[in-house]
Amino acid sequence: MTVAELGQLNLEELPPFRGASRSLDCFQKLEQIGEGTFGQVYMAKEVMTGEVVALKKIKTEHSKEGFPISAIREIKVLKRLHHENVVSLKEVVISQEGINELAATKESLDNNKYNGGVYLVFEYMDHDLTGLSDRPGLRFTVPQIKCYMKQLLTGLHYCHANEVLHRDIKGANVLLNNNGSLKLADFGLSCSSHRRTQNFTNRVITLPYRPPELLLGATNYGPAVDIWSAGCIFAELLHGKPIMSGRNEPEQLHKIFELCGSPDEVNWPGASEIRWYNNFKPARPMRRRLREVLRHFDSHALDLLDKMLILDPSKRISANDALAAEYFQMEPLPCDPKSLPKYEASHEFQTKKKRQMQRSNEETAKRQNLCYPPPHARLPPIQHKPQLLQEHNHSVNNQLQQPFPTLPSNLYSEPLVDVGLPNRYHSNGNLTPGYNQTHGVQAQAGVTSIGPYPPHGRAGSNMTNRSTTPSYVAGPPGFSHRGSNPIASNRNQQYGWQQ
Ligand SMILES: Nc1ncnc2c1ncn2[C@@H]1O[C@H](COP(=O)(O)OP(=O)(O)OP(=O)(O)O)[C@@H](O)[C@H]1O
Repeated sequence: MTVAELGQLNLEELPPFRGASRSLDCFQKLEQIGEGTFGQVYMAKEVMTGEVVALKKIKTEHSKEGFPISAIREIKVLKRLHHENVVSLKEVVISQEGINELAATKESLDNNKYNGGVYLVFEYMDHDLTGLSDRPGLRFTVPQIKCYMKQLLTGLHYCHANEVLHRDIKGANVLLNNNGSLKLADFGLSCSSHRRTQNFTNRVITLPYRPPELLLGATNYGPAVDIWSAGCIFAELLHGKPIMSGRNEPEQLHKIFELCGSPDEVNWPGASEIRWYNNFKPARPMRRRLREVLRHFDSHALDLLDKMLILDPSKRISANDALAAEYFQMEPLPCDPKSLPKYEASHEFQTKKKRQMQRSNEETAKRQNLCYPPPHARLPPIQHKPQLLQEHNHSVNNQLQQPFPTLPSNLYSEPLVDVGLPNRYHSNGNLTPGYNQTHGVQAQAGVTSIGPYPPHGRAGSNMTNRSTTPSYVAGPPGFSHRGSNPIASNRNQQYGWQQ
């Protein structure tokens, strides 16, 4: 089998160019449901059958590399993977202009200058995990979390058994449907775990889900990278917010060290030989505090999480072993996917848009209040000018002293332990009955200071975060404090981490 080089369109390998490829006209776009680095995603209907599908448009217009390698990867990998927990790629279609272009000039294709619209047609999934989790008032029960985690790990085990590393596991790439099925999606960064020469890029996986070995510069890694990301999702499901979300690589590593301890030759033999180990070595060793910080989790959940978030990738639990963990055998058992509730469609793109609109409405309202303070209803303004002025000043001061407008409590840009738990969790901080009821005390207080994280409010979280960044020696070459990851930073912007 010939493998496409970077930027080369390997036509033999691609279904769309096999001549029999159908036109985009076979589908009717209904609405946009996703916007990623590599293209827009639409909900669409197949005209003939009425079947609802997801269409992912591959961005080629501004791509320097011609037909994007990520799309080639995704098509190649998904042609090979067929599993109930991996999204199914049904076909690839081309816009009519694309078909004309292909018919007109074979030469332009060989030069990899194909510019027509290419769409990947996927089975439609009602939600992604980030979008669904963001629904106000939504609470996942323990059996639901177990059911989702079981499917996530089953999908990962299948990929790993087929020598595929996903390399971008995060909530937005975990799709769910109203039949309770969970499927892994977005294989644009995936790679084969059994390449003869392992010299992978370490600039993969969205920052809050990126494991320490990649942040320390490892280029030889394996399935354990996906397990770390899955562990972060697990903790997020249990806690309601990402547990470690730094805005840049040094901050992310610091958050990992705070929770999981700093690496040394005892807890991670060979760590000191990783490329940037010395650049990120904290001034003082930090001890592992995961079990202490997350002590409000159920003990079996904590046991499993502890094994998924181990610093040393060679000691990290495999997907298969995780599936055999006591957590999944103990009552309450994972629920039957079919019994999961059905929700109105929720994708991260839409919830993010709603949130942006809410924020801009609130800002407009705030600006209007500042410009036009409401005059005292009972006093004619002209007679009470001094008093009005006083009122105005008072009003402005009040406005400035007000906390920022209330936003959905589970915003991804916010660190885990700054504020109370999001509203989809019970107010005592425990997820559901069956979870340890005695450890919700800190969460009850609303503002928490669990573990190493200082207590601070929403509005000042960024500043406070900065002050907690440790005194690292200089970062590694190519690491900047903002947006240093050419692949991931682009993706991270969707969360507002690296803007
Ligand atoms: N099969 C599908 N059914 C429903 N929604 C989907 C489907 N595939 C993708 N989406 C939605 O579109 C979003 C973006 O899709 P995807 O991650 O595949 O695109 P991308 O360009 O690779 O994005 P990113 O830059 O985040 O990696 C997903 O988070 C999801 O909400």
